[in-house]
Amino acid sequence: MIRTITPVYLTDEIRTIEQTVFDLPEPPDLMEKAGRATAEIARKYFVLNCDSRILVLAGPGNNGGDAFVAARYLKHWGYAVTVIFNGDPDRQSQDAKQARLAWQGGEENIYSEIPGTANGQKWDLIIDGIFGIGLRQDRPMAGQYLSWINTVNAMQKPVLAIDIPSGLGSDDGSVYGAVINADITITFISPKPGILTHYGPQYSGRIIICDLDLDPVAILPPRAWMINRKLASILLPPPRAANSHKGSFGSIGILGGNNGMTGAAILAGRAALHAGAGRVYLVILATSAPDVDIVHPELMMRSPSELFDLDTLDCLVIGPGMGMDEFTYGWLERALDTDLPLVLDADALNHVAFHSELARKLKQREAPAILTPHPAEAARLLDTDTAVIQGNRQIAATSLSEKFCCQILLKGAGSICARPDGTCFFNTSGNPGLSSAGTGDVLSGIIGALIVQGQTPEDALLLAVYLHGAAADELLKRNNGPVGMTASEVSNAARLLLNDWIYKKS
Ligand SMILES: NC(=O)C1=CN([C@@H]2O[C@H](COP(=O)(O)OP(=O)(O)OC[C@H]3O[C@@H](n4cnc5c(N)ncnc54)[C@H](O)[C@@H]3O)[C@@H](O)[C@H]2O)[C@@H](O)CC1
Ligand SMILES: [K+]
Repeated sequence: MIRTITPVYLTDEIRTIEQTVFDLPEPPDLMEKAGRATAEIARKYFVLNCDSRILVLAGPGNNGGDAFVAARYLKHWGYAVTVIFNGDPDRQSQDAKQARLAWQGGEENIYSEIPGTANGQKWDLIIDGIFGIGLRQDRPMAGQYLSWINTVNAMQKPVLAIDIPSGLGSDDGSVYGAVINADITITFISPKPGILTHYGPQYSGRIIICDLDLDPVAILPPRAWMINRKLASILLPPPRAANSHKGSFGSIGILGGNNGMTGAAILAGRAALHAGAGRVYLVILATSAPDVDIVHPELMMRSPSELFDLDTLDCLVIGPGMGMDEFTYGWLERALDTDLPLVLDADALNHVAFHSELARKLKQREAPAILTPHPAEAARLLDTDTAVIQGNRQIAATSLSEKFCCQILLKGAGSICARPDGTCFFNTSGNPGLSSAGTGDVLSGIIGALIVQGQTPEDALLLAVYLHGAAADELLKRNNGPVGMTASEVSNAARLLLNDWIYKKS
């Protein structure tokens, strides 16, 4: 399965792949391929005609070399191309120098500064080849390059970024001084973690992957992959058999909803129904818990001890709105003592963060558990602060997974699923409409519902994360967000989408 999906490589891994290719007896000209592919994307995806003016920003390294090649093709195809380069020609790599000279061979000018708007320049497209994966993070961006980035962003013109928007950390998605705001990023060999998580989704725009005719997986086995529609399709449960019954689709228990937070448990329960669980047992811990959910009377209300006495459960979701008192500590301890697959969310995570004996139990249990922290919860679990988590989300997710021997879902833009073997998956669906209370509860219900229907916890997690984000994307398309998108709507949209996908309606 893993071979058919899109790998994600860190900068060092990309360098290893490139070096392997360079060491071949007849290495392909990767820069020529990268530059040409960039020019083709410019022609295909941006509205250009023979009068179009294209501004190409070439940095001092090989990202700039790609930009020179792209400029050459675009000029050759008849567009008005202006190239800006102010690097030291003597310090360019052989390839980049060659690309610059090939452009100059046409006697074209190279400017050292972006011509001001005062002279009437109007750009139809800007190509960003300032920095790629070679951006140095120990050297604060300053001077001309910082000024170029700020100038381009202020122009608000269509932007195509080469490999990664300049200023974005390719491994961590952090902003180093300033970042080019791209409409499209053409990324080579594989997408970089930095364009998929943290600030990446905000600055990269649409991501187009160009493999430069390489098969990177054959060169270096990946340790990270993208979660996209292709992967989600592979993970879908099969169409339901005609003679199925509720027992065919499993029983899930959900425990949470303490005083003032009953909604969290109800949302998780409703989402589990919408995602297809055969039976949903719900514990609402609040003292004035309702006997029934009037909107979804299908939810079977139980007390905590009744829930643990059930012998039919296939998975337990614990934590949404659970609260942090001694009783909930006890229920979590009991959950950890079961051999059920567990989904731990919200206050269950906080209990684990504050009580080392619970953390120990979690680490030692044999049955699988999935932890779904947002960055602040992840910071508590790793005894650090949120900035450290966000500063390198991939490292945070894999550290958590290693620490607790569990699968981790680190939520936030570009959610990351990490496994104890060090591998991880970057989700590519979702939008800021999900930034509202309750969406995490819905996600935990969906994960549990897919587990009880027979998915492995690993598959259930990947599919649930993608489905949850894709549901939000559907709502966005219909203008039900991002402003005011609600968790309940996400749950409903997830049901529609899941049926669409399984029964191949879209
Ligand atoms: N190596 C290869 O085989 C290929 C590389 N390609 C391109 O090459 C890129 C990587 O090239 P490089 O390794 O040359 O790296 P970059 O072109 O990303 O940047 C390196 C240059 O930028 C300067 N620099 C870095 N950080 C700076 C900072 N904070 N302030 C000021 N200057 C800074 C460095 O001194 C160096 O001159 C990729 O992203 C991709 O676009 C493609 O051509 C495909 C093939
Ligand atoms: K770039």
